[in-house]
Amino acid sequence: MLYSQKRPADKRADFRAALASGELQRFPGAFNPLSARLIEQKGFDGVYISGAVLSADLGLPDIGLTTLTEVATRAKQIARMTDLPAIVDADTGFGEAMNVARTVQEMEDAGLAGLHIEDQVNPKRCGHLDGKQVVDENTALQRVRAAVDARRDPNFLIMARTDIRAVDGLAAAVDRAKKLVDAGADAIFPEAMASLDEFAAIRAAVDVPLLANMTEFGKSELFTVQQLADVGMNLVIWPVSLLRLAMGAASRGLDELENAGRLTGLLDQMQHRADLYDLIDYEGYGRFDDSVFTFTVER
Ligand SMILES: C[C@](O)(C(=O)O)[C@H](CC(=O)O)C(=O)O
Ligand SMILES: [Mg+2]
Repeated sequence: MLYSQKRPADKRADFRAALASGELQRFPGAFNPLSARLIEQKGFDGVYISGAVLSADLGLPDIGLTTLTEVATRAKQIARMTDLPAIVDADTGFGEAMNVARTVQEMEDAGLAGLHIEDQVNPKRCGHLDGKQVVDENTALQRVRAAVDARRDPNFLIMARTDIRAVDGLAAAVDRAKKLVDAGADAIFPEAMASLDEFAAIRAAVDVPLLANMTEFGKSELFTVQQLADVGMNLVIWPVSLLRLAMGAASRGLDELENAGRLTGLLDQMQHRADLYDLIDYEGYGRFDDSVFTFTVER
């Protein structure tokens, strides 16, 4: 009922232990607080909060137009809805190194378990688009150092994402991953890897947790959880998948409404009211009412 009863510090500690377990952690992307609750109900390991989803939700392209305030506010609404750890896409950190430091503290205060900061130039673009540019090594490392220095909870995960593979190739990605770990990154997100072998190459180069991005319609083949576990990945995200599925269903619903004038033909594809009420724990609110508002007054 209401929000997660689990303290952010405990979510972070449990998340660190899960990463250390060697079991691949599965983090589907939530597109709103309710879908975070569904991800938890379905038994996944955590919630990913996607920058592309938050920008699309505002009807904006994923080119760095969202503000720290918008992202931190929405990330808090999503993270507090689940006992699972939630990690957020912090793009390039919303400015220079000092801005990265503020971003980390805002996301910690929002109850996140961690974030990733990428080495693209500003304005960034979706990691699966062509024409990306990355910042020089010093700037990339400065962002990570600022993030690590700024956090208050040592369990708050600072993940460094590098987009350099698309710009300078795999060898550059291996080299930058090593440098980012040396700068203090707790984990690495090698963006837009082209094959399992490329994931394996990063795996062989660094000894921190690695994230695999299984986003649709991009540059990465969509490997299975088992394939990614077999090459030593520690975390896998499907960042935009639930939004894509929801919008696809909404589009089909509007077509049905246009063509049939009602939606009775799609009822079996809808989330039933009972399932929605279960997900939101209406019963819990009912118990609360009984305990607080249903009382007798002695005369
Ligand atoms: C992971 C990502 O950064 C995101 O914002 O979710 C995107 C996902 C996408 O655009 O499909 C990315 O890979 O750049
Ligand atoms: Mg993103």
